[in-house]
Amino acid sequence: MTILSDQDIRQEIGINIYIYPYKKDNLKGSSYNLTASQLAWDLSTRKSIYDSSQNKITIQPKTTALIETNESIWVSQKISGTYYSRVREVSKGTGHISTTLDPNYIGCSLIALRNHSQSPIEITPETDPFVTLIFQYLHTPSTKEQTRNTSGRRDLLSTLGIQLNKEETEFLDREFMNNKDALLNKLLECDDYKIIQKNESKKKKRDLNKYQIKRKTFFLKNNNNILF
Ligand SMILES: Nc1ccn([C@H]2C[C@H](O)[C@@H](COP(=O)(O)OP(=O)(O)OP(=O)(O)O)O2)c(=O)n1
Repeated sequence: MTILSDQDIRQEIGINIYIYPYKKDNLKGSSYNLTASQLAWDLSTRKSIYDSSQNKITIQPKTTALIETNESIWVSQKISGTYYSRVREVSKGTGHISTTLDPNYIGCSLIALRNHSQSPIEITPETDPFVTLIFQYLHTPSTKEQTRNTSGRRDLLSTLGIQLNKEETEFLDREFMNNKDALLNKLLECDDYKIIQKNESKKKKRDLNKYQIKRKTFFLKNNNNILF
């Protein structure tokens, strides 16, 4: 098992990893930061803790929130992941996160966050990174072709008795949350992904030039050896 660096993640994006929305600022040295969506509930009341008038999620002291990530992710059979806390968040008093992303999972992720502090903790959806995801290469590809888990773990939400409103249902029903090809199409729309593609094709051209120069030098040397 090897952890993917930022270079590895950039190389795998669009091949073995799809992320939408993809933003280069969320890519760290060896992880990718995830932001919250507007879908967030208090675990004990089962009620939404997102305030649309302020565009904020508020986790009250000594409560646990369930928050859907804004990012939808797919990984192939060659990759798995681990969700971790960010020091910025735990330093405010949130509990640690340590859960797993299975090969072949697709969709947003459901993150449970406990506020151990005495003060409310606020998160701005789509802006504040609140969890980080590490990707690992698997030594051999996983044999589990499809995970039976639903995007955003809707299965768990209904078990917990969380009723989704119209907007929440629409958010989770978007095609790219459940369909790998649709997710790739969305990734292709991301400006920061277009930059990766441009840089990759420049790199390929540079590598090809280097190879052709090496080849030419080799033939010239060999021809000279034959002549003299
Ligand atoms: N914080 C997390 C962690 C994982 N997942 C997604 C991605 C994982 O591939 C999938 C399954 O994760 P677990 O195996 O931890 O889930 P369960 O506890 O439900 O176990 P199982 O899948 O064995 O039923 O759920 C998620 O949405 N939010």
